[in-house]
Amino acid sequence: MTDTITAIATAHGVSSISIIRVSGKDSLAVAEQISKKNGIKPRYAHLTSLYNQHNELIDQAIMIYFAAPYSFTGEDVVEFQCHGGMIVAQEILDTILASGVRLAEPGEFSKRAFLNGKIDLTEAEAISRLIEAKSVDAAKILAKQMKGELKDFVEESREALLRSLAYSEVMIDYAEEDIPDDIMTSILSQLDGLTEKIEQVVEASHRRRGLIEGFKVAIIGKPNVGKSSLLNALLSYERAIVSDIAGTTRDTIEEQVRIGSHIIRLVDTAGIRESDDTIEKIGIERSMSSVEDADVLIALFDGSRPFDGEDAKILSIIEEVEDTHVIVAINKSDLEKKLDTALLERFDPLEVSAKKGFVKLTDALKKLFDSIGEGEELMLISTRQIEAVERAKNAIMEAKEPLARGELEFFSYHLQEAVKAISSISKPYENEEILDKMFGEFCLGK
Ligand SMILES: Nc1nc2c(c(=O)[nH]1)N(C=O)[C@@H](CNc1ccc(C(=O)N[C@@H](CCC(=O)O)C(=O)O)cc1)CN2
Ligand SMILES: Nc1nc2c(ncn2[C@@H]2O[C@H](COP(=O)(O)OP(=O)(O)OP(=O)(O)O)[C@@H](O)[C@H]2O)c(=O)[nH]1
Ligand SMILES: [Mg+2]
Repeated sequence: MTDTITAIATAHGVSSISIIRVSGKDSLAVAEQISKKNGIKPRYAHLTSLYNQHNELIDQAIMIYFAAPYSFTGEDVVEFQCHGGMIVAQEILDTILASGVRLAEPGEFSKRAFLNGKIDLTEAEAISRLIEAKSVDAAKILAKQMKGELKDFVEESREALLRSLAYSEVMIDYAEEDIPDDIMTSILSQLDGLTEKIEQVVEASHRRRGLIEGFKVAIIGKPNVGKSSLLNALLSYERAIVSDIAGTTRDTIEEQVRIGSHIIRLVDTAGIRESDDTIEKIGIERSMSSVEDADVLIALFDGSRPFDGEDAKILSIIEEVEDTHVIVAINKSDLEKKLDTALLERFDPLEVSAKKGFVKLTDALKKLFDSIGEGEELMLISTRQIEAVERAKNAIMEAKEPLARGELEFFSYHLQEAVKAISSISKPYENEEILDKMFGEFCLGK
């Protein structure tokens, strides 16, 4: 039915071992051809020589054959674990391609695993995100999802919806009677319970989004407070130009840096002030959009200069942000203090020096990330998933109005929309299941 695909599964570059995967009905034939072996046993690590299409020896490698359906994709799969580097894996791949197998598209192995029912969409998404995980906490969350945590949530939510739907479908058939109070109460409490759970999951997912995507941390402040010096210090190299001229940084600079067990995106911004300079103005606009995008703002003040109108502007920015964590740091603690910090006290300012030491700041960041990473809450890891549960929640809200009026057909319609939305998170909607539920939970012959 489908063609056979292949790809190098490991990173391209120097490594000790590389893996080439083949999936599809011709996999075994490919394995026999390139290893010149017959009777290849499934799920057995064969140490074997591999040959190219001109019969030349390429490598000595480990070859594993997974016979369908017991493989990652559910199809016949062969893996070659060969010596690493840039050449050997590519030559094995070229040999496989020469035998008529096609290069896989990105994600195609996982797509086949999904189509063959080996994994659902939530597991597939978790696999693809795990590769890009930016923290140990993220890897833990994704590992749980690979084992079906979100799939189970979808399954439970769907069951709850189908149960309510089943009540309603039965009542439609007995339209002349009023909906008994106990059934009404039971439907409402199931729907309210589910809505509440969805709201919690969405809230936790927004709050903890940085764990999956990597936190974006922007350093803001008026010119010359030492933002670029701090970026350089956190990166441990002179990435940004530093000078005592106010307005040195014109454009935002973004770099990745590891803080504790998190890899964050750190952004240095142009000093915010009133300016007539066209380019500086564009830079300041970019600083302002960094304020919007950031998960964490480090608002930097210069401890060696008195508090002024430009500092007040920064203060008003951090007072206005919502859903953004703010850390206030007072830089240049190695110099004599001239800054009146009264207005900053409620942010618990940290005294740091980009030149002499800023452990307090890295500690505060670590503490912040760790606290966001804490907890075992279920999380949605993609916009697709968040949109789907929100669609489900809206459909449930809409279903409650006709229910209150006893309009069960409309109630059922909206509830079916909710089922479709929630099911789409892990797999396409299957209609027969409603019927199974109905017959399963009710004795219709009464
Ligand atoms: N060498 C190698 N390592 C790998 C993978 C791989 O494909 N190859 N994986 C790829 O992502 C991950 C492991 N995931 C896998 C998931 C299922 C099966 C598999 O063969 N499943 C069969 C048999 C199940 C069993 O024996 O319990 C099945 O589901 O029927 C293999 C790998 C990480 N490590
Ligand atoms: N003594 C002392 N000087 C510092 C410290 N941090 C930065 N400076 C100095 O302050 C001046 C401005 O530093 P920058 O890092 O360029 O400041 P900035 O906030 O990026 O400035 P703009 O890019 O113009 O907005 C430079 O002369 C730095 O050497 C510090 O902790 N102590
Ligand atoms: Mg700068």
